[in-house]
Amino acid sequence: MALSVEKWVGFGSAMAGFGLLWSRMPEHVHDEARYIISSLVPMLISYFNPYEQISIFEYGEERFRRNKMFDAVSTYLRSTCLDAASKLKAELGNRSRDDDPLISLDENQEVVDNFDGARIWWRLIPKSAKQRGPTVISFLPGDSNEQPRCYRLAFHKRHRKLVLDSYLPSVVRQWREVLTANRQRLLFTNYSREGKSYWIDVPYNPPATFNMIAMDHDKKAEIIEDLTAFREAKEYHSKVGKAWKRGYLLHGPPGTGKSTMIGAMANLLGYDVYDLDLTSIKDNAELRKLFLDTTDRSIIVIEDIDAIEVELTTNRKGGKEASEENNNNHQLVIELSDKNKDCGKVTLSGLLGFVDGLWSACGSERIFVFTTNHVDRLDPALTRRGRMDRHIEMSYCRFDAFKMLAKSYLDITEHSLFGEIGQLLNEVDTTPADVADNLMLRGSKRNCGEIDRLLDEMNGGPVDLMLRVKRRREADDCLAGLVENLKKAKMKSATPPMEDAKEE
Ligand SMILES: Nc1ncnc2c1ncn2[C@@H]1O[C@H](COP(=O)(O)OP(=O)(O)OP(=O)(O)O)[C@@H](O)[C@H]1O
Ligand SMILES: [Mg+2]
Repeated sequence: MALSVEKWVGFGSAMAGFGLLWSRMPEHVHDEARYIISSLVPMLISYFNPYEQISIFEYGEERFRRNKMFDAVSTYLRSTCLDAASKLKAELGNRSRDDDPLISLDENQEVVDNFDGARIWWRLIPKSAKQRGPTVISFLPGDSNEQPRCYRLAFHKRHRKLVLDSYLPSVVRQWREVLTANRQRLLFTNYSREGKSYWIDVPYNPPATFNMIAMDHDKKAEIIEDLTAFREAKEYHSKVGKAWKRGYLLHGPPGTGKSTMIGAMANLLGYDVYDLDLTSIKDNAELRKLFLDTTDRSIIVIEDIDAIEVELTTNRKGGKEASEENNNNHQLVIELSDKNKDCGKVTLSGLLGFVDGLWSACGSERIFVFTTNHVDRLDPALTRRGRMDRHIEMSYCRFDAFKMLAKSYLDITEHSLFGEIGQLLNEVDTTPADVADNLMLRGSKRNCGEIDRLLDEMNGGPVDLMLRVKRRREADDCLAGLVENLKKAKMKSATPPMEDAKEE
């Protein structure tokens, strides 16, 4: 049967050539005859050729955007039609969670699928293959000779409606199901090659969860509620006519858990993370391309946006004057590297276009997170209310946050030193990162509670008891060390700067 499809496709081409010949008939052929013959040719083609084809290209024109339908077909064929294929391909991609290679159809290998009594022939046509055949419906047409790879499916024309209305939607549906079932979260970062920007991804399993984040309890509960409400709010957004996206500005001193919070957000929502490095992007057009290449259900992160602003102030075109002028019209120009000095620029307005401008409506279920150590240094255009839906301050470690860290790191909820530590934390500004560093058990990666549990499983005994006491002592040491460091920090903050300089 496969042969007969090919035969018909060949026949179609011959007829098409025939039609072309007729269209260039000598002038003396009567116009009327010319008209009749030219309109007869397509009818003859469709009369003789009972098959139709659909091409599904890997990329659209100029490879601007990957065609998700192509991915859907790859996944679908992998799960349903590989058994009948004799030419397969094996890859070990960085998306594979384990050592299993990813098996897929090799190029030009034909497979047959059955759907509701219809037979459908699939073939992966390699790059640069020219389109041929009588009736081609292309999802992403491109007439250049350098065509990207494409899947081509052929079917009897009486099944056209079935294929378009039921079969292809079911391919997409199955693809989504497989994606959900085998979902490996990914961390993307952008890089630039020959002036073009691309995303590269690695598997992403951030260890942090909201349970581990030390911060004000109510504030944390509010953030969790906000995120979960956002995830469920598809209908609400379409009802009020708003793009389904949300912006968070995380600000606070270094080491207060901003990056950790992004990991916890990704864990909570199950989204991929796109870590956008603005400094390697040539201009707004590249930024737009990268943005369009992000997937739905993702968190787009720009870390340390204040550092980029420092670059803005030092490198901005035209020095201070230009910078002031630029500040006024929100066209801050980021000169990204010497190489791009003359032509490359990403503007703040370009960036904001994706956050809440025209382009923000492309794609849905996206969260933007900007982090900064100096919220006061940011351009007001970026921080104004409404642009970033929530401003979250990650602050120094106080007693509540400390208790969460003590629970995570040492698995203890009370200790004789807690009172003193609480007092000191009120007087000294210290970051959760510093406190966490003090609470790390040096001898073992395991916390006391976990060790206790392991020892319990071993049924106790004098050696176990000794070990248990040893671990407890380590916890005591951690807390005593923390008290000492906090006292030192307190003394340092109390010392006048002059004295400080003398000491140094
Ligand atoms: N609020 C917190 N809760 C729990 N752990 C924290 C918290 N803040 C910091 N840490 C610990 O300190 C480490 C550094 O934190 P993180 O990288 O998230 O800080 P940051 O605010 O992003 O800092 P920077 O501004 O320098 O990027 C983390 O690995 C985490 O273990
Ligand atoms: Mg960080």
